[in-house]
Amino acid sequence: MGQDYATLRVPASTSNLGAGFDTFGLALNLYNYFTAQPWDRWEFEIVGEGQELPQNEENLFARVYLKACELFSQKPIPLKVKMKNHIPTARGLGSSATAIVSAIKLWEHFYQRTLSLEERLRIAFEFEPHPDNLLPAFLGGFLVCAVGERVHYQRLDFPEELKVVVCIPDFELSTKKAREVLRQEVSLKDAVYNIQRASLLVVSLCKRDYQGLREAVKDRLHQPYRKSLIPNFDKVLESAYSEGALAVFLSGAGPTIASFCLEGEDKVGNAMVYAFQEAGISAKYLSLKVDKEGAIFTTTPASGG
Ligand SMILES: Nc1ncnc2c1ncn2[C@@H]1O[C@H](COP(=O)(O)OP(=O)(O)OP(=O)(O)O)[C@@H](O)[C@H]1O
Ligand SMILES: N[C@@H](CCO)C(=O)O
Repeated sequence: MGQDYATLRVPASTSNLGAGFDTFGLALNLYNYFTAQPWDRWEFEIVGEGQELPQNEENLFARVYLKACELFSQKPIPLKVKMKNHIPTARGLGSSATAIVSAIKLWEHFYQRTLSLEERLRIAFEFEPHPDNLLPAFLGGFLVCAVGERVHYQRLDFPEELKVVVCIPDFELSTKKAREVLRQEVSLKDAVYNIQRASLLVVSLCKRDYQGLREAVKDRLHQPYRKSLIPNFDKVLESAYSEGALAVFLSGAGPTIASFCLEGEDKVGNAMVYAFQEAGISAKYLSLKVDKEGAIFTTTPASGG
């Protein structure tokens, strides 16, 4: 066992960004903190979001850590874990990815191993088989991911001037449920529609040319099906655009809705909150920026924003 106490800070992420279903992920400066130390039994303390999460070996963090022990034939040593969560769970902001990433990195820390990204993803995929929240949580930044025999990815600079306003409604939507409504087969026309827009999004962000962003986040693979699970979805999008948002899309599997803005974040955020309220759903908004660091060890024990 390595050093007996460590804290990891892991960022939230928004994924898909409209047309880039299971492909694009963007790390955000909203964080969960995981402090752990070897202990004689599993013990959890959860502060902030996710108080309802299991506080035993059924917690996703423990399941991932134990999977790493199994895969690398190590005797499982229980941990005392303190989670300070700022990311709401089951809202499409990659909370589960933070638990998976922190469990793997803390496992590496305590077992004094450095895994390759491929080995890390091999463990992570047992729990979340798409990389678009996992890679931003590991690495930070804007990621374009492609899964084949191995995971290919490119990390791009995300324009500093773009703010990400996320409107978080006050209800949970599990990724499982939000994937169950999707079609397993899509038409060639819809596939082409998404390829065109996903490509346009990458080039627009690389060139800092935002005129096509609104078109670039349109999608026919997941949002049209998922919006039935999100009251007033179209109205929330419309209201953000009417206040000057450049692009508005479902964050991950939802129900959070995200906007890119150059200015007027409060107006955009309030308009989205109001549109949810019209459907009887309370909501809050946060104006966030890209996180460029990904998961990092920190000396600040389980605190901060
Ligand atoms: N911070 C966390 N710590 C431990 N377990 C978590 C945490 N967040 C989520 N989980 C577990 O992961 C399961 C799956 O979460 P789910 O993927 O539905 O939501 P999410 O990760 O919050 O959002 P996203 O849609 O972005 O993945 C939850 O039921 C919960 O048990
Ligand atoms: N790309 C995934 C993200 C959720 O974790 C989805 O949309 O289902």
